Amino acid sequence: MITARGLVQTFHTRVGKEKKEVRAVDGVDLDVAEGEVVGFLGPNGAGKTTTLRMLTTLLRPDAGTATVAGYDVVKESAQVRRSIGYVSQAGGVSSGARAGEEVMDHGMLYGLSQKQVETRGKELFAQLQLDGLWERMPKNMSGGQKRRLDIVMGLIHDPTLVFLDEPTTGLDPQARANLWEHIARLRTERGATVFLTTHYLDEADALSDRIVIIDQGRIVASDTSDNLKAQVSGDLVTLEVAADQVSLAAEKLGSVAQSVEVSGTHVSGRVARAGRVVPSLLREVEAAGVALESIEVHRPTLDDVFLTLTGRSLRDAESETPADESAASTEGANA
Ligand SMILES: Nc1ncnc2c1ncn2[C@@H]1O[C@H](COP(=O)(O)OP(=O)(O)OP(=O)(O)O)[C@@H](O)[C@H]1O
Repeated sequence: MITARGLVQTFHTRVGKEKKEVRAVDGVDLDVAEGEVVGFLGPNGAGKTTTLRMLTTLLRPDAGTATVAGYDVVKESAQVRRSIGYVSQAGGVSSGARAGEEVMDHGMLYGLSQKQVETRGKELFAQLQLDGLWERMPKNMSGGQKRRLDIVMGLIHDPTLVFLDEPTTGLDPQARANLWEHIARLRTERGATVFLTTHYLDEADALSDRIVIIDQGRIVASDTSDNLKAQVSGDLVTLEVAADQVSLAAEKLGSVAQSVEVSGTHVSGRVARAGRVVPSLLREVEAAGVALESIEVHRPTLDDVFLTLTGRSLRDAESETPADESAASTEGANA
């Protein structure tokens, strides 16, 4: 459904008198199969939106090629646009019209008849729990309702490939969970392929068949969440024992874990797959006469994965975004 090779996008900006070049996307390759839900994860400024804008034909790549739904994003941009749904980060609903009118206009832009748009629009309103809001002005809707209305707009022409740019940013936890259900249903009920950007680790984890991680314009990993976690971090096993048994427990854990840390009466270490290692570890510990107070196993998070791959945690990477970037003016971007 999506194939990209060597995508590059460079922005020329100016901060005061100084000219600056930002290579926002630096040689990105992507392959997304039909029916896949792919989470495109990375810190602020990593290049997620810029990649998405190239794939949705809103930005012409400086280098590289991409086909989306079988069409070339540069040479066949009109066909690409007709084949995809795109829900941008900012949301698309901005005029003073009523929600239903916005949907009607949007659907008719795709060449659907008034009747078709109305039928489909009302069906989507029901599916996305917007019943009764057809006549409501978007500015009088809650954040979650507005975001779901954005999704109605993105789906009005029944695309089989949907791009969602940070669909839940700014929503409260309940509205996020609610939207997650709707996104998951896009695939199960409509068979859609979904490509979504996010910098929420739990969101990528909950929704995606596969996670592609981008950092500083480059893809640093692409795999299922479980495989990523298993490859780079391992599960954290923590044993709590009596003070005089700490070194014995550390020795036993050290025989199966990569490195062992001791903190008071807690001994911790990472193992590749805890489910396979812990039963025999427990037998060993017991045979050595160590009385366990407690044992805890933590699956690694995607943040652990990011840390292992880049040497920084996602949170640190987010706070590295230069503060003066918002003051930068754009030159020569080919949007
Ligand atoms: N129009 C533009 N002009 C200049 N620089 C830009 C422009 N758009 C993006 N950038 C820069 O390109 C880099 C990548 O930005 P992009 O918006 O693609 O990141 P992102 O991963 O989507 O971030 P976020 O999670 O904050 O949306 C950043 O350094 C950003 O400041």
